Parts: sequence; C-alpha cells; structure tokens
Amino acid sequence: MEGALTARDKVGVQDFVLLDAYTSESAFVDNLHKRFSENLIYTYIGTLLVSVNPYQELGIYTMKQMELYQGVNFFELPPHIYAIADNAYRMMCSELNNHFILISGESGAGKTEASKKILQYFAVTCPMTESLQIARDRLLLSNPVLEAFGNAKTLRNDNSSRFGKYMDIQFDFKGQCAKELSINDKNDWKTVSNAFAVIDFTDEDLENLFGIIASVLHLGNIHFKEDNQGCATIPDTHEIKWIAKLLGVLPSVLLDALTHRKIEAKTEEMICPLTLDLSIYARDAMAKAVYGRTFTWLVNKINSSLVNKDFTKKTVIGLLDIYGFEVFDKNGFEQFCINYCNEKLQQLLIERTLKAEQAEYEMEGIEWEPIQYFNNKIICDLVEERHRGIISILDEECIRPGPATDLSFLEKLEEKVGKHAHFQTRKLAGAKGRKRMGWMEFRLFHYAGEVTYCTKGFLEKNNDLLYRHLKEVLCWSKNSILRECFHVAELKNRRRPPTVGTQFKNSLSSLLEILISKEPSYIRCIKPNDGKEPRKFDELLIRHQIKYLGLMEHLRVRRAGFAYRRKYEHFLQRYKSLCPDTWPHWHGRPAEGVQRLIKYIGYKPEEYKLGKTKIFIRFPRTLFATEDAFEFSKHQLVGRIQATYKSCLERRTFLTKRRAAIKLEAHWRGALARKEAQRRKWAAQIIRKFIKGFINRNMPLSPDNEEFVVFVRKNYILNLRYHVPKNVLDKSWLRPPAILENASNLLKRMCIRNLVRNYCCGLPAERIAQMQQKVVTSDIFRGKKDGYTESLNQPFANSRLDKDDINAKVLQQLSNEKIQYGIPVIKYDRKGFKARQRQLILTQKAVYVVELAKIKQKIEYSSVKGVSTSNLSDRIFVIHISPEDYRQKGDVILQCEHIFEAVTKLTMLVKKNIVKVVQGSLQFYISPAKEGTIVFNTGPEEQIYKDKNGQLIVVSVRMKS
Ligand SMILES: Nc1ncnc2c1ncn2[C@@H]1O[C@H](COP(=O)(O)OP(=O)(O)OP(=O)(O)O)[C@@H](O)[C@H]1O
Repeated sequence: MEGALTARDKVGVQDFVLLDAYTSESAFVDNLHKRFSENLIYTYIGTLLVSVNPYQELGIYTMKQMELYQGVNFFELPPHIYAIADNAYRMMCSELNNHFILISGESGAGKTEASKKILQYFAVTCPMTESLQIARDRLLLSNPVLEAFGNAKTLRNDNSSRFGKYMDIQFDFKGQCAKELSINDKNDWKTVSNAFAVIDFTDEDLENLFGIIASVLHLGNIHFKEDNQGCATIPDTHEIKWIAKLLGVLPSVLLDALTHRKIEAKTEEMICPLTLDLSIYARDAMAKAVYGRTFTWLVNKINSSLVNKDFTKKTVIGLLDIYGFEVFDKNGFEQFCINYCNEKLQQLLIERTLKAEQAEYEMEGIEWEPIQYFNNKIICDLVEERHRGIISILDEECIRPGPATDLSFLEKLEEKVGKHAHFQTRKLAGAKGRKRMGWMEFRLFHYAGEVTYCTKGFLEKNNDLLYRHLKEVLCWSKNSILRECFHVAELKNRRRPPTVGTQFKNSLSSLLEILISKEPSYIRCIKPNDGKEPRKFDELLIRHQIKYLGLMEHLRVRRAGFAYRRKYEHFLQRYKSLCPDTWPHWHGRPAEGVQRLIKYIGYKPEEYKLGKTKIFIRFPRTLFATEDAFEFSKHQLVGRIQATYKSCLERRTFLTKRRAAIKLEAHWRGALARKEAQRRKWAAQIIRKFIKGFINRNMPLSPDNEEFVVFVRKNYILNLRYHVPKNVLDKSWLRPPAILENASNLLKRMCIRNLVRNYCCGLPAERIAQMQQKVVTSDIFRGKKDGYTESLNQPFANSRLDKDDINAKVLQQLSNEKIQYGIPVIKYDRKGFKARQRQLILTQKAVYVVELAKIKQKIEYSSVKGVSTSNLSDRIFVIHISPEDYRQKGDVILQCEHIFEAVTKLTMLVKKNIVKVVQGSLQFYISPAKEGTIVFNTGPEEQIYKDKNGQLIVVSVRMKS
C-alpha cells in the first residue's frame, strides 16, 4: 500500500480504510470505479480483498507477478489475490496454525477464477516433492471432471458452478503443498477423458457413469398421460426400455415404479397408482436423486484418489468458494438457503474481524474502544433455532400428517415468528409494505438488506422425497455406481431421511465448525455488469452487491478505531527522511525513532496511539499529510541517492579497473621476470661455455673450446678490419690471441707487402733512384754514424754535379780532373804543414779540385784500400791509398758538407762497400812511408787542427740523441 499511496489521487485509495468518508457508499463506489477504470480490480478493506470481475485478461497472473508477491510484506505491494494467498501461507508457516480463504460473491462474480488463481499460486510457489506433484496434477485434472458434472450454463454465468466448494490444501510443517479437492474449468471432452484416466477411473466405472448420465437425459424424455381414472400412464415405453437397460433394472419394474407408489401401513404394503402430477414429481425426484448421488459418488471417488496417506501433522489452508447473497425478483427456497448460509458466514466474519481488532489492541496495549455493529445472530436464530426457527417450522410442515401446503407453512410462520422484528408477511406488514408483497411471500430483514421469499415450492423442495418404490428399483440396479449410491440398508431404515433444509443446516454447521478453528482471509467478488462486458461499470448493480456483501458494514467495523497501523520498523523505514534525527539511519529502538519522527512532523495526540510494536493512526488525512511531505522530500532524496549511487558505481568501476590493472601488471611482471630469468640462465650458460672455452683455448679443437675459438677468431678478424696499418711507415698491428699468432703474422706480412707494393707502384722513377741511394746509405751508415737519421729526409741532389745524370757525370768528372766538386778538401802536401792554413781556407769556403777520377781509377786498380769515416757528426772521410803504390802521395782526407751523399755515390760508383766507420781515431798515410793519426772528438764547436803531437784533431758537436 505504501508503494502506491502516492498515486492515490489518480487511482483512488488501495485500502478503503483510508477513505475519509468511510461511511459513504458513494465514496466507496467512486473509489472502486476509479480503480476499475484503470484496470485495478483489487482493493483492500484491511486484510479483506474486494475483487471486481474484469471480464478480460489483464496479464496480472504471470509467473513474474507470482515471484513479485512471494514473501513480500502484505502492504508493500498493490492489492492482489496473490498477496492474500501469500499472506495466508506465511502466517500459517510462522504460526503453525490452519487458515481458510473465503471467496464469496454472486454468480459470475469470479469466485471460481479467484480460487483457481490461488491454487495456481500455491502450486507454483510452494516447494513440493515428486509424489506431491502427482497429487497436484490429479487435483488440477479433477477440475474439468467436476466442472463437467457440476457446472451449467446459466443466464448469469456461462460456466456456473452449481455446487459450493470447500477444499483443504494441506501443508506439512515445512510448508510443502499436499492436496485439495475440486476446482472447475473448461468443458472440454478430451480434457475430461484424460482426467478420468489419471484419477483412477476404470472402464467399467466410466461405462456405468455415462450410463447413469444418459439415463437421466432419457428420464427427461418420459411423458405421462392421464387415464380415465385420473391415473398416470406412460404411452410410449421406448424411453423406459433405454433407461432400464442403462441402469440395469427390469423395464416393467421401472415403469411400475414411475406410475405407482408403495404405501406401508404397519405390516401391510399397498400399491397405489400415481396421479399425473405425482408421476411427474416422481420422475424428477428420481432424476435429481440419481444425478445428485452420482455427483456425490464422483466427488468421493476423486477425494479418495487424492487422499494423502501421510498422517503426520499438517497445517491446512482451506479454500471456500461459495455463492454470495442472492436477491432476485423472485426468491425461492434456494435463495433462502443461500442467504441463510451467507448470514452465518457474515456472523463469522464480523465476529472474527472484531475479535482480531480487539486482540490486536490488547496485544499492543491500546485501550479498546467498543465498536457499534449490527449483530446478525438474531436473524440466524430466526432461521435455524430448534423448534422455533423457520427451518424447523418448515420441517414440521413437511412431516406432519394431513394436507400441508406452502400456504399452510406461511401461516405457521406468521403464527410462530410473526412477531420477530426481522420477519414480515403481507398480512403482518403495514399498509405501505403490503403493496409490495404477494400472498405467498414472507420477508426477512437480513444484515444485508430485506429479501422477499415466495413460499411456493418450499415444501416440495425441502422434502425432496424419492418414493420408496423408486428407491427399491435403484437399490437392485446392476449398475455398480448406483448400487453404491443406493444402499439396501436404506430401505430397512423406516425413519424419514432429514429434509433438505435440515441437511443444509447441518452441513453448514459442520462447515462453520471447520472454519471457526482456522484463521480467516476474505475475498469478496463483485460482478460489474450483467452483460459479461469488460470495462463496463454498472453502478446500480455494484451498489446492490456492495450492500449484500456487507462491505460497508465491514469497513465501518474495520475503521471504527484506527485507519492505519504499521510496525514501527516499517513506518520508520518509510518516513525516516522527514526528520533529521532519524535520517539516514536511526540507531536506537524503532519505537523511539517513530516517537522522535512524529514529534518532529507535529502529530497531535488525538491523531495517533503508540502500541507495543505498532503505531496506530486514527485519520487517513494524517497519513496522507505525512505521505505528501514524504513525496516532497523524495525529490531531494533522489538527488542525494543518485549522487551516492553514481559514486558507488564509479568507485566499483574504478576498483574493478584497478584490480584488472594489478592483475595485468602482475602477469606482465611475471612474464618479464621469467624472460629475464631465462636470459640470465642463457647468459650464465654462455659465460660458462666461454670460460670453459677460454680455459681450453690452447687445446686441440674440441666441443669444449670450439665455439670460443671460433668466436675469438671471428672477433679478432672483425676487429682487425679497423686496425690495419694505413701506410708503410705505420708499424702498429693488433695484438693477436696466442692461437692466432701465426695467422696474424702471415696477415701482417701480407698487409705490409701489400702496402709496400701499393706504395712502390705509386712512386716516380726519380724517387725510386733516390730510394735506392738511400738504401745504400742505410747499409753503410745506419746505426753507425751520428747525423744519419737526420740525413734521411734530405734528398740527394743530382744538381750538385749535373742536373741530368749524376752517375754518368761523375764518371766523366772522374776522367776530367778539372771539374769542381763542391767538397772542401784539405790537401796534404808532403810536409804536411799546411793543414792549419788550409783549415782557415776551409772556413772561407774555398773550393778545391778533387781528383776523383783518379780515386776511382785507383779503386779499380786496387790502389785504394777503402774509405773511412768517424762515427761522429763530423764531415770528414778518408780515402785510403795502398802504400805499395809508390806513385801515390798518401791517403786523401776529405771534408764534405754532404758526406752521406758523397760516400754513397762513391760506393755506388765502385759497386761495393768499401766504407769503414771508425770510433775514436784512425790511422792514415801522410805519404807512403809516413803514417798519421786523426783523432775524432766532440766539443762545443766544430774544429780541425793539428795538435802538438802532430795528430789531426777533428772536433764535432755532439748531436742530441
Ligand atoms: N480475474 C479474472 N480475470 C479475467 N476474467 C475473469 C476473472 N474472474 C472471472 N472472470 C470471467 O468471469 C467468468 C465468470 O467467473 P467465475 O466462473 O469464476 O464466476 P463464479 O463467481 O465462480 O460464478 P458461479 O458462482 O456461477 O460459479 C469467468 O469465466 C471469466 O471469463
């Protein structure tokens, strides 16, 4: 209810107790109409459900709906038949007691549909075992059978149940669904045949059953005629033969029984013919008895097939689908019985409702305020009181000897209950009332209003006597079903069977006994129009039903105290947002929270009462004001809730992403670590191999060193590319590993040879000649004489003799003694005095002629022994002349600026090395017979002089090494 309090203006209130004008029938009808127009067919009066037949499928009985209502607080969802069923089930489970749901309303109001919906709800939502499922299937299949035999098309309902139904649905202590009895549905032959097979009907049963049904139909075809004596006869016995065959009796006996009556007087029996009327009565009584008892047999048979053989303690929910109060233009014995039944049920309802209200007040510790209500016990007594009630008077009229008629019965009523406030006849009514009543009628003032009954047929219907004669025929029938329905023992019983009225009263009292021991729930069905049309709301018809269903009275009783009551927890949960102290959470006891809340929103003391577990609100307007305030605060709440929800969502998404990222990271790191570990392992293997290879590098090639050696070779060769010498003078070379020593040397040689070759190929002829000269110079002087190294980069110049061809010129010059050679010469005369003077001349750079040709000649003639020079940097060389050669004047001492060039060319001239490099001093011949000494020294400046010992001293400057 809370869920839709908000929508109350549009769809009316969901609970009539919330109607402000709760005593106004118009307000009631208005509310019902409003809801019906919106296809809302259910409305509560407290826990009673008012249901208006929609005459159309509304899609409100789906599995989804069943799930929705399962286990939900009764008032939390809009009114629904499932809420009633679920509430009964929950209460039964929690309190372990029995319940019943009473469904009432007039024909076509939707009672059977309602009971079907409840059964379906239990069948779907209650847990069940395999064996219980079989019972459930049988139960559901028994519906079409009962409908086929117990329903009929009437003006009011196409498929009207012609019997009241009470069924017990058993549940064990856990709430597993066990069994019930009857329910009716489509009139479909196939379904019925299938159902028979499932509910243990044998072929013989079926043959007998259909034989009986056919015989009843044939009975209707029997026509009587009156003979001359006024006795009934059957001119056409054709039908009799069929009936006799179908029922397994003798045709003559049947014919006799339909037209005669056996009268017993003490010990004698007399057969009297029947009048036409009595024969017709006998025929109809037989048809009714046969059909009625067969239907009872059928119900018993179905019951026994559904019987639960488990006798452990069970709780039940009874389902009573019973006709409602009936008020027609003409009301007969049937309406009298039906309305009596409803009067009794109303009594139960009012008592139970009041009792429940009172119990709740007591339990909650709230002072009970007596409620004024109409106690209909007085009417029930009028009908059922022994000896004084209408049923007793009727029975008396039926059994009393003498001519009893419906009129005599009415007179008896006037005589015995004429003074009763709720009874009236034409005779007893005042002038006003008399007009509206017939002579044969009496009027009862029921709780639901006045109903006028016509006594015509009361006696006959109450008697419903099957003549003994006919009973005998049926007892001896060969049809086994009939034999079960009509016992021979019945014939022996001379006592009159109870009348229909008494039977009805008795079965009603047993029903009430059953109901009294159970907790009630009520469903009141309303038929919106007589045309079975959807969406048509016939206000008059509905007002009529509201009245006869006692809804206004029920509402008045229910609303006499408080319009609304809820457990503190629920009330607080719904409205806590209206008070800052209770929002968003109240941590104390709910009752205190509610107190704080209602104080804050300003409830006046007369508007409410606080019970032990519930708050009771007296007026709907108080509740609606609270609801309006809640509605207003909702918008603010929505914003906050949305923000919180969004942040929750965001956070959840963030956390999910973070978890995913952490997982990814972990996996990725794991993968990286595994890769790194593999790489290290691989590296360690390589290093190990490398070390092993290194250790064994000098061993013969084997798997232990093979890779290492190859690697070293390759590496050395690759490195060598960048370190090969660039020119012939570059002596650098990459140091090879030991294993490559030989190869390296070979390579080096190849490389140098290649460089030299390239170098040589690139030299001009002049330079080659120079080089050859330098090579000779090297042979003579390298490492022997100071200044050699410095002389290396001074090229020899041909121009010093002749520009073009030095060798040829030297040779010429040698033959031509007059050519000057740019060599200062110290010429010794025989005496050898002039040396000092000559030295002076030398310093003046005088040029002397050297007789080189002669030297060459002398060399060739072996008169020259050799050439000497010192190891110092002086520029002196001596040509030694053989002393044996008498023609000579001694050795030639020469000083020459280009000593290396001159000596080299001289050597090349004679084509052999005749040069000797001496250290310290050398001996020479001044003349063939006289020797002299040249001493070579170093000093700060160059000097040549003769010392006092006659030795020639040559001082040269020491060259820095
Ligand atoms: N809740 C409902 N939804 C749709 N149609 C319904 C509903 N209730 C009843 N009806 C329609 O109304 C018809 C009559 O209903 P139902 O047979 O249940 O009435 P009843 O009160 O049991 O009548 P009777 O007392 O004559 O057996 C149904 O056949 C169905 O067409």
